[in-house]
Parts: sequence; structure tokens; C-alpha cells
Amino acid sequence: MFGKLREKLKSFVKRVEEEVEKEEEEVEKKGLLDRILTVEIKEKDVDKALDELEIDLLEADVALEVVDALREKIKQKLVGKKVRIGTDKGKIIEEAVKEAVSEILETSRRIDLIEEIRKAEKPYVIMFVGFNGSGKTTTIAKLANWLKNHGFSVVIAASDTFRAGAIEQLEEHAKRIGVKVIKHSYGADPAAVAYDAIQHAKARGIDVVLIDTAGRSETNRNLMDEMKKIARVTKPNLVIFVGDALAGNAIVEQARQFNEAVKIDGIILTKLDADARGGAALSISYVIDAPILFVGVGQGYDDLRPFEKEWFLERIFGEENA
Ligand SMILES: Nc1nc2c(ncn2[C@@H]2O[C@H](COP(=O)(O)OP(=O)(O)OP(=O)(O)O)[C@@H](O)[C@H]2O)c(=O)[nH]1
Repeated sequence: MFGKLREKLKSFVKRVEEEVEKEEEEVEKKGLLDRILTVEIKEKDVDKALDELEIDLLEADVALEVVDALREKIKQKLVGKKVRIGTDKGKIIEEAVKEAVSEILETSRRIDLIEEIRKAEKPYVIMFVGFNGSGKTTTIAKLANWLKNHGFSVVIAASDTFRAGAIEQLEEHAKRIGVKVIKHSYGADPAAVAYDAIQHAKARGIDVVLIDTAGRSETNRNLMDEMKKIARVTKPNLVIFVGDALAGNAIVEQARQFNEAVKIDGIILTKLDADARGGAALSISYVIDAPILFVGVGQGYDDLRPFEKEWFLERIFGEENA
């Protein structure tokens, strides 16, 4: 997972370390080791390595604006930093890079889903949006399962009335996890299906309504308008964008477009188990300023894990890439 990102950032650390070592050697050559205790990291020590890092990160599917921001942050943290001669320079440089990555992952809103659901009036409504095949339906089933395991009752609205087989696919998942689906027939108004599901939940005191919507692309005006209508009618507490991490940079663009149409509150990234690059995971929150709430790490119902910054950083900077 995220192997490429890990490799690229680690090699940046190594390159800067080598440059700082050269500074140390200079001091040594001049016979000043007994008087000079520290060397300062200079702009020239990092600039070349940053140029290489820039290309490396783009290759790892990191969005351009994230590459720029990261470059700026790393430079700011490293240039002028004084490093004691003889200390582990790699560690110090890596710490600065890790801090920069950590800052990129910060968003202005943080969401504790359990807390939000508990606080809100019933039912708490979550609408899922995304591209075709991003893993929306599977993710809804996983989240329904997760919510059930946390003691919440759930109903799902089959508002993908567009794609053949979508309703049956959802029903099959729902049956396996023991959750009711509210459906109409194909071609029905998805907003009406969602509305019915909310009424159903209200009447029975169900905690959460999950609205499945058809996969769509930002170029399809009608479907984008339909999505806006579902949001208008249902006034969801949360709009979640489901994106396939394997689509790399493309999903960052998709998220941007979806965010313009309906404000996205949170993100679920799927197929991280197969994502060797990691660029999308690093970029998407920064670009639309919405947190990654969960990540999909497999096809089973339990393969959904809450996204934690520390977990991500550990995968990139930890000793082992487990
Ligand atoms: N490896 C892996 N596969 C996943 C994950 N999440 C979903 N998938 C698979 O991705 C494929 C597409 O998932 P669906 O849930 O059908 O996609 P969808 O977004 O509902 O499709 P549309 O209805 O066209 O929007 C399925 O084969 C899923 O099993 C994940 O986290 N890891």
C-alpha cells in the first residue's frame, strides 16, 4: 500500500541527507570540527532534491497543487535548520517531511461519524455520490455493516434507478448484512426513492438512511442535475464522495467537479488494498478540503477502516510497510 509514495519520500530524505553530509565533510576538511558543532541546511542542499521529488510525486499521482504545497512546506521546514554534527540527519529530515505531509492531510472540518449520528435528529441521512464503478454500492454495504456493529439501525435507499442490475445488487448486499432496502422500479425518480426511505426511517425510528445513487461523470449534465435534486429534496446531513484510489489523479479531478455540484462533506477511498501509489490518498482532502472518513481495503464487508492520519503516516514513514 502506497509503496511508491513511500519510496519517493524516502529517497528525497536520503538525497538531502547526502548534501548535508557534504557540508559536514567541508567542516571536517577545514579542521574546524572542534569549534563548529552544527551545520545549517542551505537552500542549495534541498533545491535539487526538491526538483526531483516534484517529478517523483507527480509520477505517484499526487495532484499538482499538492506537490507545490508540499514543496513549499518542506523547504520552509528544512532551510535554515541547524543540525548537530554527528546526529542522525536522516531522522531530522524525515521528521520535517512527515510534518509537511501531516499538514497536507489536515482539513478545516473533522467528522466523528458516531458522535454526529448520536447528536443529530433521527434519521441521520448520508448521500453517496461518485463515478461509475468506484465501489459505491459495496461501500454502502460495508458502511451499513459498520454502523450496525456500532449499534445503529440502518435503511438503504436504492436511488440508483438508472443502471440495470443496480437495485438487485444492492438488495443482495443488504440481505447478507440484514438491512432493509427501500426501492421503486427502474427509471423512477431517485429523489422520490430517497424521500420514501427517509419517511420510512422516521416512522420506525431508524437511526441512519444511506442513499445509493447512480454512478455518473461530471460531463453528464442531466445526471449531475439529478444528483443536485436528490440533495435538495433529502437535505442530507452528509454527502460522501466515493472514489476509486486506483484512478489516481483522475479522482481528484472528479472530486473537485462533484464538490462544485453538491458540497462534499467527506470522502471514502476504495481499493486502497491495490493502490501502490498513494497519490490520491494524499491529494484528495487537500484539494476539496474534506476529510477522508474511511478507506476500503478489500471486498469483504469488514474491509472498511476509519481513516486515521497516523495510520497513513505510519504506512509512509514507518519501519515496515505492513
Ligand atoms: N479490492 C477492492 N475492491 C473493491 C473495494 N471496494 C469495492 N470493490 C470492488 O469494486 C467493484 C465495483 O464496486 P461497486 O460497488 O459495484 O461499484 P459502484 O460504484 O456501485 O458502481 P456504479 O453502480 O456503476 O456506480 C466490485 O467488484 C467491488 O467488489 C475495495 O476496497 N477493495
